Amino acid sequence: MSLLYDKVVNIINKPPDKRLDAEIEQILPWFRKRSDLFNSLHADIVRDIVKNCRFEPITKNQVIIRQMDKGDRFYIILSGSVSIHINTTLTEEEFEDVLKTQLDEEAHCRKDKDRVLDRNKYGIYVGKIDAGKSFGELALINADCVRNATIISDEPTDLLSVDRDLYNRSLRAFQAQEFAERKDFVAGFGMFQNWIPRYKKMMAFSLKKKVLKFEDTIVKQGAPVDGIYFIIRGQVKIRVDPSQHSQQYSNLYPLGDIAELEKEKARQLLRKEMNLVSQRTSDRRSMYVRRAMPSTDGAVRKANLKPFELCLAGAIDVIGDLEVAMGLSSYSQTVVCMEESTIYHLDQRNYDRLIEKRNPAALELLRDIVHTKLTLHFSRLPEDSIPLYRFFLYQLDEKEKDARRTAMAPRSKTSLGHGEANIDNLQKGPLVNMYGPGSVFYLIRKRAKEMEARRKRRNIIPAANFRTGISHKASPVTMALAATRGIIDTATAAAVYNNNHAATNQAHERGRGVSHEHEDYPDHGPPSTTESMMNLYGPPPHETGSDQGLDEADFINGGGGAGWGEDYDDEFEEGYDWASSDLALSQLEARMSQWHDSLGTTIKGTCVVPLHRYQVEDENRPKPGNKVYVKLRSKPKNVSFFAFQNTHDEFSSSDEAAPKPSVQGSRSPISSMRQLEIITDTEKGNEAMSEVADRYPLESRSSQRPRSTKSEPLVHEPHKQRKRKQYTKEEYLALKAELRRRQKAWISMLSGRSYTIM
Ligand SMILES: Nc1ncnc2c1ncn2[C@@H]1O[C@@H]2COP(=O)(O)O[C@H]2[C@H]1O
Repeated sequence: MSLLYDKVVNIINKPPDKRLDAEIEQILPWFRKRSDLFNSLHADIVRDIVKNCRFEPITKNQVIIRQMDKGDRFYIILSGSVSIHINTTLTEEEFEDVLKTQLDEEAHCRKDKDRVLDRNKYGIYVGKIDAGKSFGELALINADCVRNATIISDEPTDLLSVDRDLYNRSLRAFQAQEFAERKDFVAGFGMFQNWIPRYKKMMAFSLKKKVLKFEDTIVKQGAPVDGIYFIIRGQVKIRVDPSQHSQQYSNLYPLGDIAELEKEKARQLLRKEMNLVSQRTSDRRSMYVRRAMPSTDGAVRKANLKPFELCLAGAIDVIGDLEVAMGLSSYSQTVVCMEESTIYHLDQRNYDRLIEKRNPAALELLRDIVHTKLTLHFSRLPEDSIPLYRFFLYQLDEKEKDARRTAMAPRSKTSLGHGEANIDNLQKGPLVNMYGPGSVFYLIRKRAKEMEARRKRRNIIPAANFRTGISHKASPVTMALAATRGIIDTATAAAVYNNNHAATNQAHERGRGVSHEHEDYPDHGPPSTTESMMNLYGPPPHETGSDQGLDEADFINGGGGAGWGEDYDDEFEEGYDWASSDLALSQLEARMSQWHDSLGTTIKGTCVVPLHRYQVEDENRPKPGNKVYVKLRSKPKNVSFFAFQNTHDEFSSSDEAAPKPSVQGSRSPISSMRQLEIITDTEKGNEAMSEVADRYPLESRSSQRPRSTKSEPLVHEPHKQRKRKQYTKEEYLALKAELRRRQKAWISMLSGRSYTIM
């Protein structure tokens, strides 16, 4: 021991009131130099401690603090060292028994000087506290006053002890704040985030704060690994000497050729997928040692493997993580402070105890941190600058890939445990995109639309149809489907169909494209998701094979080609007028022709005047008015009902006069005018007629003979026809009756109005 140390021991061995202020001033620098704690405290506090502390010389293997005891003293080691032992499973109930065995052991040791204390009875060894350091603060800071570890001297040790009063007035505030900072750090550091509170507390107990000065070394390359360091404040510089790595980690060298390793890994994967027998391990080993890193030979290697500054690190960075994560025995880099820095040190024992053993997930997190760091390093460094680190990066990459593959690999059915169900093939909920981006949301929206449409329909379906659920507005296809499925009888279907002048076949009408709304789902409810998808993408091919599928698909898709649906559906528009429809007029023409033919006495070259097809939007169309004036011929006797060879119209022979599907708007305006003049004259009729005449100043018209002011006869005698047919009275009466009948039929079509037949 040095003289100064002896002087220190002499002074503090005296009772406090005998210690002179001058003496204390003399030894104060020694305390400040000796202990980090004293160094960080205010001089007055150090003075107070030195004046009022107690000197305690301890023999080897002496229990200074016992776990679970109540404590009221704090210790600073002046010389010697102590060990920390913790029994992590010790409970209050067990304490009595454990205490008894410990006391027995200590008694035996006192009796038998050669006997070595069995430290296993005090829990596991978690670390050593050297001279200048302190212990025993936790019982004084925490309210329970319980000792959290057992402290046993490893050698004869001189302690400076501080009682509770002195501690409270000198050190408590300082140490309590430091402890609170440690707890805060543990609570806020991601690595400890999911730890249970007890382990967090243990971590806070175990971290040792260090304040380092500029150019102080935190770890030195080649030094044995002693846990990890968390940088709390300041900046450090990391230096690496890659050329040392091969000697430091001879067990890892030569490193594998990464390119070869990657190829082999790919081969193995392929083999595994093809169920081939894996390559023999010996082959892999030979490949592994075949060659060192591709660029680690010759001049290039020498040039690259020089010591260099890897990077700077700052607050919340971890030092030693690479070593613990990759299981290295010595530090692979040197870390030096660039400025005064504060760090927390988690020594190796506590690291093993709290992370490796109790929280291996944190180790995975550390590996992730290391992985990210190495990736960043090699994003700016040449790949062969630090072969060892590049090799570790490859290993971590592979590990991550394997983890991803395992996570993605479907669980085999055979590996299902009891009560487990194979859910791999199930629909994974609405967020799984079945048919492309947006389709799920489309489906949700569509379903809402369909529900709304159904609700509206329910409101408009007349009560009588609730039984069948078929609307009067049902499309012909729907009605036909309903009839074929026996939901309604065919007659009802036909009746609904025939009476449905305003039938809406929106699906068809909108279509030729995609139908977005169904009118009715009389027998199978609203479309399912699949049906809805069919709407989007058309029916699946197998379904179109069946009649029903075809019909429905046609309906849904608006009908692909010509057919029943197309012929009729076009006519069933909103506001459709059956009486003036092309079909009705064609039928009328047919019946007129039939009647004409049935006369048998038709003059050669005569034909039935084709009826005009009014366009819905035709402004000249006579609107149903209050009165209909029907002008009869003044000399009906001479009327030849069936006309002439109409040189001006498109029909030139009786053969051509046969009814055929007419094309709207293709009729001669002249013939239209004729029909108009003879049959109806509404209030606006005359005006309309003149408009029609104005609208059709056609050559065909001008080529006709000039229009007389008199009404045109319904049936004209051909010019060439010299001999007129003379009707008998009976024939005339028959014609008159027929005309009346037609007038009545026309009137009945304009039902709901009052008409005066002239
Ligand atoms: N990991 C640790 N857990 C608990 N106490 C520790 C640990 N490391 C060192 N010690 C010290 O051991 C002392 C035991 O008594 P205290 O609980 O009063 O204070 C404790 C700390 O000062």
